[in-house]
Amino acid sequence: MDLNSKIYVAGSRGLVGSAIVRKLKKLGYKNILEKTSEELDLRNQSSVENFFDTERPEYVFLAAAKVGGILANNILPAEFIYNNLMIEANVIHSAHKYKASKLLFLGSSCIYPKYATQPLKEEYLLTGELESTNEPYAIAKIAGIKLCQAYRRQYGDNFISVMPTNLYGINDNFNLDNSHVLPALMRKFHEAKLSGTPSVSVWGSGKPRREFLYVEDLADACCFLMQHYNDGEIVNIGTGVDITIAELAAMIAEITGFTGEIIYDTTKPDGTPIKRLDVSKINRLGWYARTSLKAGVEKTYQWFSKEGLMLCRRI
Ligand SMILES: NC(=O)C1=CN([C@@H]2O[C@H](COP(=O)(O)OP(=O)(O)OC[C@H]3O[C@@H](n4cnc5c(N)ncnc54)[C@H](OP(=O)(O)O)[C@@H]3O)[C@@H](O)[C@H]2O)C=CC1
Ligand SMILES: C[C@H]1O[C@H](OP(=O)(O)OP(=O)(O)OC[C@H]2O[C@@H](n3cnc4c(=O)[nH]c(N)nc43)[C@H](O)[C@@H]2O)[C@@H](O)[C@@H](O)C1=O
Repeated sequence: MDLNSKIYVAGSRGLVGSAIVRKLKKLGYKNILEKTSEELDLRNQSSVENFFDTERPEYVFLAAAKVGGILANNILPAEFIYNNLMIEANVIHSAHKYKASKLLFLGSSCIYPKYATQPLKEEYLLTGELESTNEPYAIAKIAGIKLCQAYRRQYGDNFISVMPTNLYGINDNFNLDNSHVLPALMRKFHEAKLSGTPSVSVWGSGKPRREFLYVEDLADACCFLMQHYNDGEIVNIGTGVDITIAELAAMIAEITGFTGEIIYDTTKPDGTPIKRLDVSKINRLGWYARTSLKAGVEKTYQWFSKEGLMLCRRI
């Protein structure tokens, strides 16, 4: 990519896409294409083809997807598999047809088997059964990886796939019906503190372990890999450090200033018992996460408690 390359960031209003745009602008890239889902529905093949035909982007970050937390995945399986398969197939095929130089596809750590050995190495893909709460989404993400690999093998397209761990940061989804755990707990503790509510409900047992990466670090990794990685094999992006949901809840309660009781709602699913990425491959390539979980949560809370509550579309 040079500073005048035409770069399309699909999903640029979302958590990941908006962080990639911020990072690209900071690095000096000047020609960035952005479209909301209202302007361009990526599930629609002819709209996507017309867009690529007209704009001819040279580089594509595919960060548009139907995304949600454990409950949304569990109750909307058809939307999660259909929307993601359509978006991936349309964007990847158009990037091929209209000769994009390179495409980066965002997968997810949920593509790995539910009971895989930890930490999760890239080669564990398709070696076991998936977690049931998000299997349709994971299958769509695996299809995205395979699309990139197939277009590389048959046509020589430089399409790469990255597998981030659980993410958080500015522009996250704070809607309690479909958000991930970290923004959900931030909002619950913040509102309970303001209203003086004595207790907050945390879903599941509090025992599952998750790894969290600050989205600014993820955007940095995506730009790094777009510049330096040209192989079809997937690459994990994370910190390599995990904590329990109970530990995360305690940390967020402290940062938000909530001093009440934390109650575990075991009628809600735990999901995968443990998900921690092996990040030795990306580390060997020369990239490391920089932001500690505490620092990232503090920065996110600073944003959420001031601008976020007013600016955030997904509350
Ligand atoms: N958040 C996380 O913890 C993780 C995310 N990822 C991956 O990162 C990528 C981005 O996720 P994230 O930023 O969190 O998700 P968000 O929900 O924050 O953003 C997704 C974006 O996709 C766009 N989008 C959704 N449907 C369509 C559509 N039909 N047509 C056009 N655009 C559409 C939305 O556009 P608009 O706003 O205009 O409606 C939205 O901006 C996804 O591929 C996800 O799988 C991977 C691991 C963890
Ligand atoms: C990124 C990843 O995200 C999803 O998987 P997940 O890691 O299970 O996501 P989650 O953040 O929603 O939950 C993590 C843990 O936290 C617990 N938990 C507690 N309290 C709340 C709570 O209030 N909200 C939520 N959502 N979870 C809560 C919850 O019960 C679970 O044990 C995938 O579907 C898939 O989309 C994917 O790829």
